[in-house]
Amino acid sequence: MERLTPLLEVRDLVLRFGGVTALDGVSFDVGAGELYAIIGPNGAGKTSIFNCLNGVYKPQQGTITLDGTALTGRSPAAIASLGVARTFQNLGLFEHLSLIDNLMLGRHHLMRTGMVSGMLWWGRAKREELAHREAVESIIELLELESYRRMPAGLLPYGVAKRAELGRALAMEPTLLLLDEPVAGMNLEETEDMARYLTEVRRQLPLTMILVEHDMRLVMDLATQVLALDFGVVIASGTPAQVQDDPQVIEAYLGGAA
Ligand SMILES: Nc1ncnc2c1ncn2[C@@H]1O[C@H](COP(=O)(O)OP(=O)(O)OP(=O)(O)O)[C@@H](O)[C@H]1O
Repeated sequence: MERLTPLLEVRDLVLRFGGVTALDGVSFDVGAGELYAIIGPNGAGKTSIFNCLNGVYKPQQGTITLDGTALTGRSPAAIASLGVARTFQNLGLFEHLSLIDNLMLGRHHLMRTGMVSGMLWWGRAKREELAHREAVESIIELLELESYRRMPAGLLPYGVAKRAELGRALAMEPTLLLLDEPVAGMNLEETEDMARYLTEVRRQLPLTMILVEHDMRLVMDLATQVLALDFGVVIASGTPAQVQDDPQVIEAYLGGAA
């Protein structure tokens, strides 16, 4: 299959914490529209990549470019406004706010009318608010969250909360969505549901996703490309089938268990 022009280019990332080298010269490309999975044993550097992509960690070396714009050196807020959103393994929802308000907050950076101009131009503010509500409602529909709309996020069943977390990130209308273990802690049925929603999101929305996930079945089912890391180094990359059969990947996973 022909590879698309890369949306994201990561080159020679090096990230150190004191004596620990979390990333040691990591490079990869992600094409527009891909669902790109990053796998590897515990401590391999997967979360560190996410934290470099969204500006939380500053790599000592290397570059990250999104659609021709350098992300390295920018703040997390600046990177978010360039269209990079992420979900959190441990959920980034405000527990006391309703599901719909959590999704509205996800759109905050897209809202143009400030409070003062909102008072002066209440017609415009109202129209803007309506447009945001409509956008949020379409995400609620896409993820089949209608019956939980008014429920405080803290009361949502776990599988639904993970879906709401996905919704919160989608509400930002990202170009690039970073999914941090979207099925961690889920049972088989919840995992299959999430796989279905992720497939539907990809079908309906023009976004590119990077997935960090330990559930190999999900990775093999959904990913278009896979990057395997071990000790901060890329040990394999390619289609799910290629990476699954790679001797170094098998060794990295079985080595620790032996
Ligand atoms: N803030 C930090 N301070 C010190 N060391 C860190 C920090 N973040 C990550 N590390 C170290 O960097 C290495 C890579 O960690 P990272 O969390 O990126 O791995 P991971 O592949 O996401 O692991 P897991 O699957 O367990 O989440 C590990 O040795 C970890 O201890």
